Amino acid sequence: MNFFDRLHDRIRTVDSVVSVGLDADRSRIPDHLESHDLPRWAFNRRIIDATHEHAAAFKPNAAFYEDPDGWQALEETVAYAHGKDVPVLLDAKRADIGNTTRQYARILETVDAITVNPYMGRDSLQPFLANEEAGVFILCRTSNPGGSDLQDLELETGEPIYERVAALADLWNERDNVGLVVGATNPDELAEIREQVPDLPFLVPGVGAQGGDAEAAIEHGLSNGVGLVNSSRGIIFAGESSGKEFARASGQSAKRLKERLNQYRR
Ligand SMILES: O=c1ccn([C@@H]2O[C@H](COP(=O)(O)O)[C@@H](O)[C@H]2O)c(=O)[nH]1
Repeated sequence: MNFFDRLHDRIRTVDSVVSVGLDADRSRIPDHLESHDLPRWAFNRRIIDATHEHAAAFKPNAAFYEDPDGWQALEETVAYAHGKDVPVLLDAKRADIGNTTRQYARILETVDAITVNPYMGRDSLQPFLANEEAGVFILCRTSNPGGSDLQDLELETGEPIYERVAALADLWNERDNVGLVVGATNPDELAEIREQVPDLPFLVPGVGAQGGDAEAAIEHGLSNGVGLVNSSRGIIFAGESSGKEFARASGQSAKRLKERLNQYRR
């Protein structure tokens, strides 16, 4: 089954488009988990237990796992999320020459979807795009302040680069497995891009800690009800100062975000 069909089913099951970002920052994990062999896995397991009933997907960011213990923690995390029937989207922003991307694309044997960078062009993404089962979210208009440095530059046609990326992504979507990453901190661009590519689901990061626009994320992020609105720190570190209560706080935060977003979905 195609990733977006599976995501559609998951969204219906939990009545939620919340993506819970598992950015397990070692420096912020509660002290009492540090004695575990794999503190990030111990942390994620508790977060997953507390949030899965509100999660359409879990989105670990690879940056928080790129060391030997980290990869092990990530593997355990993915298997545990799958055990709860929640798809996992690895935010890795990958792409390279084809020979290298073929190696990157092996990760799709483990996770359900990935974020990729369009900067090197279609061939750099082909091994991901060729995978019919997996979701491929292409960075289009990112949520960070510097996203405008390149993505807003106008081509000679007058269109900004992010619009060209959206148009190319639409072309590359031959297997109905492509989505776009568009930040909630850019509501005007979200609206424009949605108008341009009505059929592509978006991953919308930037609500929560980055202060993005949750209403715009729902209004423009979903295509036929399918899409993801991500919050990472705002959920997993919601109870940072409350020691063993951290997981319960994360569950409450995920539920609050789900309910807030659902007001706009109705
Ligand atoms: O444009 C983008 C693309 C990716 N991200 C990632 O999403 C999460 C956001 O974390 P918060 O704690 O909710 O701010 C993080 O993994 C980013 O690397 C993004 O923010 N913007």
